[in-house]
Amino acid sequence: MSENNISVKNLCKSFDGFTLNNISLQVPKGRIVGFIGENGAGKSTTINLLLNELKRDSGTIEILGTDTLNSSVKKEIGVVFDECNFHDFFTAQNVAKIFSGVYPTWDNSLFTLYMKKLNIPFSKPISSFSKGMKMKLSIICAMAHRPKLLILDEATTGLDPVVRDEILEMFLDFIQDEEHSIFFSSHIISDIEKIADYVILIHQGKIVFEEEKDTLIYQYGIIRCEKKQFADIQPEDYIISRKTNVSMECLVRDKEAARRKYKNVVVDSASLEEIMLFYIKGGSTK
Ligand SMILES: Nc1ncnc2c1ncn2[C@@H]1O[C@H](COP(=O)(O)OP(=O)(O)OP(=O)(O)O)[C@@H](O)[C@H]1O
Repeated sequence: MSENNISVKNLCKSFDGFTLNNISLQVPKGRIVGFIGENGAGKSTTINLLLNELKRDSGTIEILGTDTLNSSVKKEIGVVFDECNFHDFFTAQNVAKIFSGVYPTWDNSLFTLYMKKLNIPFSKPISSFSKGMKMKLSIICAMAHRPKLLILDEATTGLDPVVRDEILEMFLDFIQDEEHSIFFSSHIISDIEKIADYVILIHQGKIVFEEEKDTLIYQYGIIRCEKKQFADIQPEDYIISRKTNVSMECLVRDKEAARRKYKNVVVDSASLEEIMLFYIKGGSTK
């Protein structure tokens, strides 16, 4: 049995002016993988390819142990995009009724529990919902059919920090059995920092890194030094360097090693956002 709920190898897709270039990634069972990158980096394209909403040019995709995403496998996946596609004249109760007919695993008591937890009305038309309420309803519906895998494209966009926190807890509960997984694209880096086990950064259609979040947060660091001190920093000790107005900064993979070796410079911890900006805004990679 595969240890991964998603396994992608050498995935390629070209549009006029954009190429998704040889993407390989894994989403292990029992883990949350955060997918980050700038606007237009290729996150939604990757997700649409995973879900067979787009036809790939080449590469392989295995989801839930199969490379054939037929309708019964699709029913084991909960999907949320950044917009809600329910008809405005439906109520949440109508939506639940439709879903219960489509998904054999639909759990109405779980639906009711989440609806109450996130404070969503059962019998008001969806046209009267705010954007945040519509997103909450989409997430509840994706989870209430008890999928094995959740694929979320910007699903927490538009939600306030309190609600996001509640939803992130629901996501953490979801993977507790070590069989379920979440693949989760977001521009809200703090959400990824809170719940992801692994982080994948995509930039201009290519994967830049796939790394354990704890390694990024606890081991990566930033050397800050004067331009003349930078001459003493050996290129093999940093990943990327960049100039600021007054100084130099170098992203390092092992901040403790950098502190031991370079005693006269400052070596700070690096946030996920800072690491992402280093890679995307660049500088010199030597
Ligand atoms: N169906 C399509 N036809 C042509 N080009 C497309 C199509 N879908 C996406 N693209 C292009 O592919 C590139 C990547 O888009 P994609 O939506 O995957 O980015 P993203 O990382 O999800 O961005 P965002 O964070 O803004 O949602 C963009 O340049 C976009 O214009």
